[in-house]
Amino acid sequence: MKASLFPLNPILLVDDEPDILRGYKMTLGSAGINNLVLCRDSRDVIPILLENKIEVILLDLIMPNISGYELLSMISDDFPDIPVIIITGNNKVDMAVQCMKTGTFDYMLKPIEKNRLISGVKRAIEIRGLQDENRLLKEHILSGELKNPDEFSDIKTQNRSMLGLFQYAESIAKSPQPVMITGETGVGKELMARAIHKLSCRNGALITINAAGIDDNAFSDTLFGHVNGAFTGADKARKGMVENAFGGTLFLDEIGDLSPDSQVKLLRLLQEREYFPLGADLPKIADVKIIVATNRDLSALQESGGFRKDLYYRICSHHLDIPPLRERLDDLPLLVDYFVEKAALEFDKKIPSWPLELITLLSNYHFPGNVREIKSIIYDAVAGHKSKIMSLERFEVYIKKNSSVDGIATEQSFVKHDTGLFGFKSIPTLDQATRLLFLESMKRTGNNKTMAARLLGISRQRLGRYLKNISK
Ligand SMILES: Nc1ncnc2c1ncn2[C@@H]1O[C@H](COP(=O)(O)OP(=O)(O)OP(=O)(O)O)[C@@H](O)[C@H]1O
Repeated sequence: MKASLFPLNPILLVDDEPDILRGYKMTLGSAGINNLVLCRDSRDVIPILLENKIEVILLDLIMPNISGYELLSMISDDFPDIPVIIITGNNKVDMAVQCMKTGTFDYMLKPIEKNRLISGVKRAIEIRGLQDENRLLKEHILSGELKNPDEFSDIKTQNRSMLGLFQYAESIAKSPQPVMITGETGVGKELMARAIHKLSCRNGALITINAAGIDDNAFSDTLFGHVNGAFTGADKARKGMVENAFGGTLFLDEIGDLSPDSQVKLLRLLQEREYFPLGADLPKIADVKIIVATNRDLSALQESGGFRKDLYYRICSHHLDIPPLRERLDDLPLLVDYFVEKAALEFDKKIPSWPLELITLLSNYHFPGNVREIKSIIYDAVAGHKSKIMSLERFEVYIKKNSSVDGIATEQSFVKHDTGLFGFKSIPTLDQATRLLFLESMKRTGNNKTMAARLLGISRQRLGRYLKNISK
């Protein structure tokens, strides 16, 4: 399997001694950091920087021709975004202080311990990634445009918050940091994960694992695989999903349900970027982008001890919270059109039209199952309909049934509007409340008496009589 390059832009290693350069290459390569440009002649450094986008520079201080110190000030003037790690045999404190003043990211003394080199470079890559994202975010917010709208074509929306999330997704898609997607069930978290995977331009596959109901053994085996003979019955080696997603993306759904032991394993994978298949003596490199999703409140869960704090902070740096459908009702017409057409095609029927009142009716429902729910209601209605125009009846029956328990409306079955009904300090009288209910239903239906009566569950005649009375 061919390893993809990490990081996306190369790290420039500058030292006049070829053996030292080879040593850095091997050490960094063992940690999966394999996108490297080696430079022995300090005079080549500036031309390389002018021609390539360099992620991080490892710079020897004492070199013939141009010294590392001279280069350092040129780099900080002309390429201030590139973190520079100075590596030197010179342990004079004043030199270290001078370098730090010129903006050096880190200062390491030769001989460098392997883990110190790896962790310093990883930290520099992380910081560089965050700087780039910040810049991209600013550019995006200023331009207000999507660069790759096609990658979001499966997510039908015209809602401003959703379009804002698309922009955010574009700016963080190539980041090496994990991405967390939250939102109620059925809001489109998996669709968003797919879009981010496409935007990340990684060559490998997108592999999805649902963490709900998986115990720790199954989690380890699914993720990391095992070697032949790792446990009784393991008569064949099995590749884990991390390996199957090599060079691509691992999407861990329902992350809030992970057992405490599995949380530790995931944290280690994220920190070390390597893992041990069950029964293996040698680690494997994990070249995967990680996206996690949950419909649970992870922030509350970590406060109550149900989710590790360190893991939470590791995964929450890029966070997309997808709003529920009831908070983006402006998407209803688009979604209705989309699913009616899709369902008609699948059922091999003519695409029916739908009455405008349908949107009013749906706007007053709370959609606990979000887009998945509207999709299934519409599929059901299209499957059952016979005339040219879809009837409202099926929708009404469904909404009535699902807005109440034993016929009594539940509190969350009301779509909350800003000017909320019942948002009074003191309780109104029954007469006042009835009057407000009638007026509110007229307001929400754009003065459509038939629809208002439907919402109130009474006949049109009764509504007409009442409105006449209150206008007297
Ligand atoms: N904006 C949208 N446009 C079109 N289809 C959508 C949209 N959002 C969701 N869907 C559809 O709704 C269904 C649920 O979407 P998805 O699986 O992405 O939701 P989810 O948030 O991951 O749900 P869960 O938390 O239950 O796993 C899918 O069939 C998906 O195609």
